[in-house]
Amino acid sequence: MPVQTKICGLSTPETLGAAVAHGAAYVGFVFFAKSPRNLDFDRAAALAALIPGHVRKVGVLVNPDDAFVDRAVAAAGLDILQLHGAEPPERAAVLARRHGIGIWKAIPVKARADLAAAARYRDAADHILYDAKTPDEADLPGGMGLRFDWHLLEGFRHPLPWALSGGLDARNLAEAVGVTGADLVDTSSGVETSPGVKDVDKIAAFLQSASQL
Ligand SMILES: O=C(O)c1ccccc1NCC(=O)[C@H](O)[C@H](O)COP(=O)(O)O
Repeated sequence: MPVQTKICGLSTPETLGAAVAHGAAYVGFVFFAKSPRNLDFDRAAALAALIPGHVRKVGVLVNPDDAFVDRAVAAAGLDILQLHGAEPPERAAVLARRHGIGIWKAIPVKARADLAAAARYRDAADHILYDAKTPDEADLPGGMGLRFDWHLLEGFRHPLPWALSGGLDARNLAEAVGVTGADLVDTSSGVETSPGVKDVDKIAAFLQSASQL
């Protein structure tokens, strides 16, 4: 089965177009004010209108309240909510019921013990997104180009379908997939020239690399 891809933190028609043209299965919009990739709802709506139906729209949110989720879902026609904060399983389940869309829960990973949190979401999420834990003092819980030790996933019994994230780029993707066995991968910084500035050539190279796995 080919490796599926999500390009996260897209914010321009050109880079969104590159992700779609080169085969991304998922595109991610970040709704988090501290992020250099943050979108307002109007911009998200304009970008979402450019996305063909076979590409899934993922909204990345951090501890959002109901009103914020309502606005993000309505603006961008989201297919999936990626919960990237400290949302407990009960909150994820409420959002799944309220919106009737997919839920991906990000699990921050630095040590093997961190993986245990994934099982708590068995009845509340569709996918787990393993991402590198960012430093306590960081402004962002993701999107920092950090990777975790992929060998931590070796032999781990995943409670749900899952995606690998954190510091992936066109050069390290084959090794990351080889070590972890991931069939869904996510990147943001690895296809940028600076935080928040996506690059069409890097997007193309990442997706080309994934297509050869
Ligand atoms: O990308 C952000 O700015 C961001 C902000 C707040 C929460 C999550 C965020 N990104 C989530 C993603 O899905 C990223 O693709 C993932 O963390 C990997 O990022 P990177 O290591 O930069 O490839």
